[in-house]
Amino acid sequence: MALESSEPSEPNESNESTDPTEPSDPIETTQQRTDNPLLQTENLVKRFGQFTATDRIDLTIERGEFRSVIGPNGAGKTTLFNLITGALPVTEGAIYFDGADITTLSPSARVRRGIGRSFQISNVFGGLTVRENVRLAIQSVARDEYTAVESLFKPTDRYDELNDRTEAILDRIGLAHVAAEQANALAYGDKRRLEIGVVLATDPELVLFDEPTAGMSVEETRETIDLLEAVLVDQTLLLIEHDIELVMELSDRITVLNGGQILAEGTPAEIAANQDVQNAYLGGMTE
Ligand SMILES: Nc1ncnc2c1ncn2[C@@H]1O[C@H](COP(=O)(O)OP(=O)(O)OP(=O)(O)O)[C@@H](O)[C@H]1O
Repeated sequence: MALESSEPSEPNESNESTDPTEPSDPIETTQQRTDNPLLQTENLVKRFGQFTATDRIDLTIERGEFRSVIGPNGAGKTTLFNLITGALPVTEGAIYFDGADITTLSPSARVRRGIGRSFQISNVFGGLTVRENVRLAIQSVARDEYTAVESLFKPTDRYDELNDRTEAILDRIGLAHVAAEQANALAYGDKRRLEIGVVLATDPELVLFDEPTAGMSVEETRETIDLLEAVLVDQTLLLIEHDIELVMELSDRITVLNGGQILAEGTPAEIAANQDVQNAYLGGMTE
């Protein structure tokens, strides 16, 4: 992904509020949406100089949905993800998550609100144990759940709770038996499990996966997707995936991007039958 290496301009951290009832957060109090989708983008535009990478994207993701985003190379898929996670600042438009305008929140504030992004193996600390990786990810978001006074007077309770949550995630991803092993000593499939565990540890409501199966064999791809489906049952999933067969099989709905715009949106059957999609994408385009 070319974009991952580009240096994101950090959006304004000052919009962050650690207390959702805090009245000084104008976004929470003044721009609630009336409908109830989990994620909504409105007229989302990203320009790099004169070039428009995403062009007036209106995307609505319902709770519990499995949505895939497809499109030819350069269609704007990764850019769209980077806007949603806050890795890139938007040029125009707005992003709403769980009813609140998050357009200018920092990436870490978005993680704390419940937007998780798949971490590639480089984001798993190879020198730490499996357990330490999961625990670290939990701690990265858990600090907001405790006031300073609580952590001062109840260190043991907090410690126990973090440990319980760590063990629960290790169970859920099936790595309890290798919890004390170093992450870089894990077998390939177990590394993938740990990556998913690290995402899960941030307790996301929405998880974005940007080509989680890139470079995998057919068998590894299948195993990874089965695992995602088995572990992330309570989450809403947004997936960029080039394997069309897989996308057709898994998705509730599919969004097709082309040239930075939404070309089509619908169920797998609707997308498969869409002539525009066939012409622009499923036809001659190669990935
Ligand atoms: N930092 C940047 N500066 C300038 N142009 C960029 C930058 N990042 C992306 N682009 C351009 O924006 C367009 C969309 O790129 P993006 O990576 O979002 O596409 P994509 O659909 O994810 O493609 P792929 O399938 O190849 O990953 C491309 O033409 C790309 O060259």
